[in-house]
Amino acid sequence: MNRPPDHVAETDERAIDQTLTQWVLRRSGSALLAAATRAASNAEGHGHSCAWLDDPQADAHFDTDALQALRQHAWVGDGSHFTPFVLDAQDRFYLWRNWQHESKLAAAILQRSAQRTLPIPAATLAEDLDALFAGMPHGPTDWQRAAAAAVPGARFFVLTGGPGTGKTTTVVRMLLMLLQHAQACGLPAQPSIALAAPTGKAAQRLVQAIAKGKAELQVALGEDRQPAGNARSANPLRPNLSNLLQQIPHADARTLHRLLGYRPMDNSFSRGPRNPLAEDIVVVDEASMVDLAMMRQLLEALRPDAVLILLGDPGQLASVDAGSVLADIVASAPSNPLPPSLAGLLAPLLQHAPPITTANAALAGQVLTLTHTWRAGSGLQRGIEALRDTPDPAWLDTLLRERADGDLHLRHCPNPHALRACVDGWIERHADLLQSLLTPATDAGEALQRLRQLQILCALRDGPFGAQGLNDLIARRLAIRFGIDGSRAWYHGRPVIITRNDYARGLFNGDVGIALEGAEGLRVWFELSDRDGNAGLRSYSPRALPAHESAWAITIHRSQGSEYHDVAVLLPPDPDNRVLTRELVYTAISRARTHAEIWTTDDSLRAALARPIRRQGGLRERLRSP
Ligand SMILES: Nc1ncnc2c1ncn2[C@@H]1O[C@H](COP(=O)(O)OP(=O)(O)OP(=O)(O)O)[C@@H](O)[C@H]1O
Repeated sequence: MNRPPDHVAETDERAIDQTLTQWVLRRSGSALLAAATRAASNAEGHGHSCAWLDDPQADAHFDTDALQALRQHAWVGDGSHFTPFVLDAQDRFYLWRNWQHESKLAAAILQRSAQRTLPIPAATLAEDLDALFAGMPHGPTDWQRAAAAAVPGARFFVLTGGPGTGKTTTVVRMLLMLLQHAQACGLPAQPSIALAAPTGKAAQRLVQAIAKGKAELQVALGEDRQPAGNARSANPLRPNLSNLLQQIPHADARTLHRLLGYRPMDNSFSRGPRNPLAEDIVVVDEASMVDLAMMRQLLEALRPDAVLILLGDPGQLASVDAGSVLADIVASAPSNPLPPSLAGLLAPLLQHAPPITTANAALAGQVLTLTHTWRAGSGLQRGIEALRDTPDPAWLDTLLRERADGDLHLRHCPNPHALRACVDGWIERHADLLQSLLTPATDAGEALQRLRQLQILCALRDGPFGAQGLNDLIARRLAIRFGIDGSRAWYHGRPVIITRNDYARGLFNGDVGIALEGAEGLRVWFELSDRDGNAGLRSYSPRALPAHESAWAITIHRSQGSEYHDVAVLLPPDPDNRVLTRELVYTAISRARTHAEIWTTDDSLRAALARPIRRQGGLRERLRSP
């Protein structure tokens, strides 16, 4: 029987899904192919790179006969040559472009991973690590040391871990290792380094973190240069490492779009295989936000001898567009066990002998996860760690009963009435800070800094429980509490977030500014980096802004790559809302440094934490079985 399935879900369908389906039906005359097209296009809209047609739980389930008929259609191929659609051996059905992105990306990663060598002898590594981790305890730093020692000789390296596990601290040391042993690693004597991130905000945070990491290491290396009567402890490498540290850039991190020379006019990139990036080492932070197409572009824009280091937290939300690249890469490699040769090299350098994998895993030893958290005293840490994987049911029961775990708090929010009470409570708890923002004569730099202390994050964009509805509610409640004129769109202290890139004005999606009354009337102030990475303040007339929204509350998706002291997270009260996932809650809570609260119902929280994101695609298998 090769009838098309008659229960393809019609919900959440985009106009493009319908147009493409109709077009395929008209041109091919095959209702079966049209149904598969609809499934693949709809799947892409939900972030999947393909539709798994054989999935009994999928909206569109194709039986064996239907799959057989589909496989024989002239428009469907196995990926070895161009066909509009690809049906692979596991019954994953791809639009050609997504097939290309996935298979080319997998091939590029595997090719880079296969080039790995171990060029530095153990004794030299031991000396290096002594200098780079001087004064730091063994044990908790084992995986940081392992990463620094394992990166020389790799062309592709992924360092992951939750917030505060020391990814930036470690990457500075990894870069120093590459600089120190550049030629042995097949790099030029003075390799050039590019820092990049998927969004401007994340790029800004990366440069700040690298600058801080460099300064801390500089002090540590400098201390031993004058060992104050204890010359025996001096490590002769330190002056050299200290000099090399200057070669690590800390002022200029670019967005991936800028790094790759994005051309908005024709939605293409100037950097690619024919015009590769000049840099020898490329570091990309917040890699969980990078989608399949962009990651392929990046891999193909690297010279074969360049080194790519990806940093990120695969527990966070996947990219907005199709793919869950970082999570797939991490899932394709055994979690921290090393291949025997690397394990043997590193064992004498670590307190605990590293676990060994004998599986023929292509990426083993090139994907490392940091597990020790360094944010001492953070009352949020237990909650963040609990939420990163499927939480222990006992932990969740206790949280729901006690309504708090350290600095993570729950507030019951089943309806708009309760939401208003949550907002009023939030305003009271932060009244001093809000008052200072809403009072004229605030310094722009200071106001922007204060604004970053607080952020409300919403799972939804629209409706009373979405960011837009909440912004309106907050403006009304602030008007009552602080006497501002809530009927006007613009008022002193209104925070706004840009929602569309404006290359001409230098304002980008996600930039947050604040409206302040001054001598020139009301202007909206932003902290922006120039092309050299120098941060400065710039103001715009409200009329000159590209598309924007109020930013008391923003969506969790928009908050990725940012960090705030205090975060309140609003989840919809309906547990069946499909937006609720564990990654969403984890991403929101891990934006907070000191305090977080969740406004929702117990059922919604339980539902979210029981629902991990599962994106359909074949990347992790392709990486596992080259
Ligand atoms: N080995 C270490 N010894 C002492 N402190 C450390 C060590 N590693 C990291 N830290 C400290 O822990 C804090 C977090 O480190 P870092 O910023 O490198 O983590 P991260 O994983 O990049 O965090 P995030 O993802 O939240 O940006 C910093 O203050 C850093 O100085």
